[in-house]
Amino acid sequence: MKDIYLLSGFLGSGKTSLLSHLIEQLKAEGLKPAVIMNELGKLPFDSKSVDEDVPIKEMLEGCICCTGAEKMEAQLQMLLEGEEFDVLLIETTGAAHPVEAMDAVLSPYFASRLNMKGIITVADCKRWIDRDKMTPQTRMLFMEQIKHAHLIVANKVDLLSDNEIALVTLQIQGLNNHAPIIQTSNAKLPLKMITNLEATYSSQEIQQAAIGKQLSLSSRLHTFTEPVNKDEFEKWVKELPDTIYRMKGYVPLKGHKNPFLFQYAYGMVQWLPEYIKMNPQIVIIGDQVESIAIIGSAQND
Ligand SMILES: Nc1nc2c(ncn2[C@@H]2O[C@H](COP(=O)(O)OP(=O)(O)OP(=O)(O)O)[C@@H](O)[C@H]2O)c(=O)[nH]1
Repeated sequence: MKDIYLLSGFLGSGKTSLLSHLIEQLKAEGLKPAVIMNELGKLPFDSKSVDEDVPIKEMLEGCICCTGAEKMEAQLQMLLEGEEFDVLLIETTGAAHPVEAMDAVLSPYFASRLNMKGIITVADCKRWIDRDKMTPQTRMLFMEQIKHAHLIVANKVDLLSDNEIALVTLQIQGLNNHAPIIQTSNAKLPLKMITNLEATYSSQEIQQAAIGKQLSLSSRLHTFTEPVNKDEFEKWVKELPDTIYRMKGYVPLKGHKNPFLFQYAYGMVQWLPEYIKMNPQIVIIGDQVESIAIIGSAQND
């Protein structure tokens, strides 16, 4: 399993600075990082800040969350087949919504090979103070990136007074009380702050997670042991809480030879027949995915 971290945060908040700093520390630990960079526009500008010996893939056209799920799958495939690495750092564009970005990365094809460790959001503290100057839409995105983070890097504290730092930290914590907040200048985050993040559940961890931890956004891989009835499955989907944002994968349906490709987003279900027998697995993305009971499972999973 390779660990993946998603670096999120608004335009200019310090994501590339964080990326360089993490790469430096990973290498010092003897680990091999790889990078996927998603830039809006076509110039691979930031990739110059990554050392030449680090495998890097760039997604230059479009935001991963809008157009890029397939491109992301292709890049992940190329990295997994063609490069040796231990840890993958994915820098998203400042315009990416964290749920959508996580969705693009979590393909059922790679679910058993990649371990999503978490979303690290770089919050520009200076911009936070001036957030009333943003348009409502932009401000909403800025907030969402903080709300869904597993770790918040409160960056650019060198531009703030002590009182301002205390106030911003308190306000950010009010928006997301699950995630630790680390105050930084130039996104100098110690590596040890990210290594124990967890945002993926395998079936063995479900019971333990339900008792021990309360995470926000996370993913879960479920393997079906037997076919399910389509109507009953759709009824189960309809009754899921609103905090289940996305599901995708292959569902074995009673009366059909091969599992169907299943997609769920924004309350809509889509089915497509498959002509080859894919693994009967789905990826579920949402808040507290560990606590939902899955149809057709003996126990919780
Ligand atoms: N004063 C100050 N400047 C910072 C800090 N962190 C980053 N910067 C500067 O802010 C600018 C943007 O930093 P990047 O690391 O490129 O930010 P980014 O989030 O990758 O930017 P985009 O890729 O455009 O979204 C650069 O000029 C950095 O030198 C900080 O803590 N304090």
